[in-house]
Amino acid sequence: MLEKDIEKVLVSEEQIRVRSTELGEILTAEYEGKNPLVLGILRGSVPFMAELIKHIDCHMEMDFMTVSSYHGGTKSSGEVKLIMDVDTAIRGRDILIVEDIIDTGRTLKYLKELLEHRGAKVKIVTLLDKPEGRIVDIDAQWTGFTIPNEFVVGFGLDYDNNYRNLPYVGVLKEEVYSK
Ligand SMILES: O=P(O)(O)OC[C@H]1O[C@H](OP(=O)(O)OP(=O)(O)O)[C@H](O)[C@@H]1O
Ligand SMILES: Nc1nc2[nH]cnc2c(=O)[nH]1
Repeated sequence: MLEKDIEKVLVSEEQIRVRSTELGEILTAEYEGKNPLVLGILRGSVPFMAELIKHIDCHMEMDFMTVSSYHGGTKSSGEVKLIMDVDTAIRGRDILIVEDIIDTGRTLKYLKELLEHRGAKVKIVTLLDKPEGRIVDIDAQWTGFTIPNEFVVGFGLDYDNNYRNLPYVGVLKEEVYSK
């Protein structure tokens, strides 16, 4: 049972479902007639992407990129690496980046600049925002939940590549880190 490792739940399954529905309705109005490319950032965004797009009721395409800056632990390495690029032509395209979390902001700043440099119009939706963690200046147009400066897991977010499959967002017990 993964639940025994959880100290507290910060965002419940129900809260995520309700908020994703609201965001989907807002994004439907924003992107109607624009055929956006909805771009999930692997791996953490997968559960949120799957929940969100059910509620985007207009034509859209989807693609994925993989970038990584956290290697196994709870601290950003400070260096963002592009591991897998998009497969789609993006010049002139409306792109909606779907992220699980903005923390230092380094991942999204890197991605936004890269895609804009290639001629895309980029907006961002994130499930979680941790404003106290910010090191570089970047914000999402749409945020699910603003959370305090704690390391969180679940609903796509990992510790050492584990806990991504929890259906909610929570904080691990201290003892898990010393295992
Ligand atoms: O704002 P930042 O400090 O840059 O942190 C946010 C990024 O960190 C996590 O990715 P990670 O590099 O751990 O890859 P993952 O999605 O495969 O877990 C998360 O999914 C975001 O992409
Ligand atoms: N799992 C996880 N990944 C992150 N990447 C940036 N912040 C976090 C966080 O709080 N939890």
